[in-house]
Amino acid sequence: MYNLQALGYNEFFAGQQNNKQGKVGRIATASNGIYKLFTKNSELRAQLSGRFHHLAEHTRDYPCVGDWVLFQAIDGEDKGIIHEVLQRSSLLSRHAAGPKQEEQLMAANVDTVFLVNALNQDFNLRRMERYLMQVYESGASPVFVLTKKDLCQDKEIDEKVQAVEEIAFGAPVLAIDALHEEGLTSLKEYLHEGKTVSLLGSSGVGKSTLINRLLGQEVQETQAIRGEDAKGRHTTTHRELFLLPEGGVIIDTPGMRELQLWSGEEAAGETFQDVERLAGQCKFRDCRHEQEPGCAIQNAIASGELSDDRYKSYVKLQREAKFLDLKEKYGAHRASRMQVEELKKGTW
Ligand SMILES: Nc1nc2c(ncn2[C@@H]2O[C@H](COP(=O)(O)OP(=O)(O)OP(=O)(O)O)[C@@H](O)[C@H]2O)c(=O)[nH]1
Ligand SMILES: [Zn+2]
Repeated sequence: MYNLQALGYNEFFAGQQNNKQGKVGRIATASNGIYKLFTKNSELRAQLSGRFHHLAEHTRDYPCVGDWVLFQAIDGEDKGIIHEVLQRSSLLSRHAAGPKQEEQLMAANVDTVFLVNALNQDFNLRRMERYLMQVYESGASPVFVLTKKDLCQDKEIDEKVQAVEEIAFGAPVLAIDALHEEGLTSLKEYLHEGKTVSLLGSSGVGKSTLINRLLGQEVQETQAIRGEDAKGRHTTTHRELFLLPEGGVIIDTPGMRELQLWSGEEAAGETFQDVERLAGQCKFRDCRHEQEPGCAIQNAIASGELSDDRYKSYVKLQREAKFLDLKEKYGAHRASRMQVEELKKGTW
């Protein structure tokens, strides 16, 4: 059913399959331990083998969207058991804020990341720089895609393109109008058969619109269709991995869409290593930094070593991260309810 080469299977992955048992498939969606696999013959629902669970130690050992895996098909059913993740050519992940610094995987084996920003709104070069670094670290190549060109004057477009070029470290900067399909051919260069592109950008910049145009059909609901206040949309209507008509793959995970919030819009570029170091010195491991004895944070605030304001923004960022985590796991609706519950109990 799928041409594996069109899906991105190449010598790098084939070389790892040598003499190993199992068929190969690419992960199209991953949620709560259930994976949808695109394979040569079909689409399968798959789970991890017991041995896999046993051997996996870190988040990175588990598969995510875009991974190539080895699996065993269950005879007569559209199901499979995954027993190995092939080594990745790139990995986009993010670190959850907080003392544990847990890693969350967003997409694997991505060749190009489109960093999508709208020319007419919320144009933040510092944030673009942070995204750019994150993409470089992942092993994928960044391309800036500036949307909504039709809503700006030529002079403004030129100035903004130039400003982005100055921070882009040589990454291409392309201005487009997805609504009227202007400039889309400049993106086609990255959408070859066997190549994988992923999109990163804030809500409303036009990612769904762009995906629909590139695919030539309405696969992703845009804001214009679903209305501004639709809740929990990613859990039900959102798809994650698409095969383009020309070959080539687009990955659009909810996690990628929310990356910007994780890095902390307000706390732009700030890190809280000082606070985390202090938190590690509290007497109790589960210290909530309120009135516990031996709380290094409260002591530092009392002595003036740590400002109250700084601690408050750290807490704020933590809560934001926690909420996003819940939202991603359970959908916006349930996440809000859980938040309210915790607020009542005083554990939020
Ligand atoms: N004028 C103009 N409008 C655009 C363009 N691209 C997207 N839009 C509009 O911008 C709005 C938001 O676009 P979406 O594609 O839903 O944005 P998104 O990035 O997918 O948003 P989320 O799904 O919330 O992450 C819609 O009303 C689109 O029609 C463009 O190039 N020009
Ligand atoms: Zn403490």
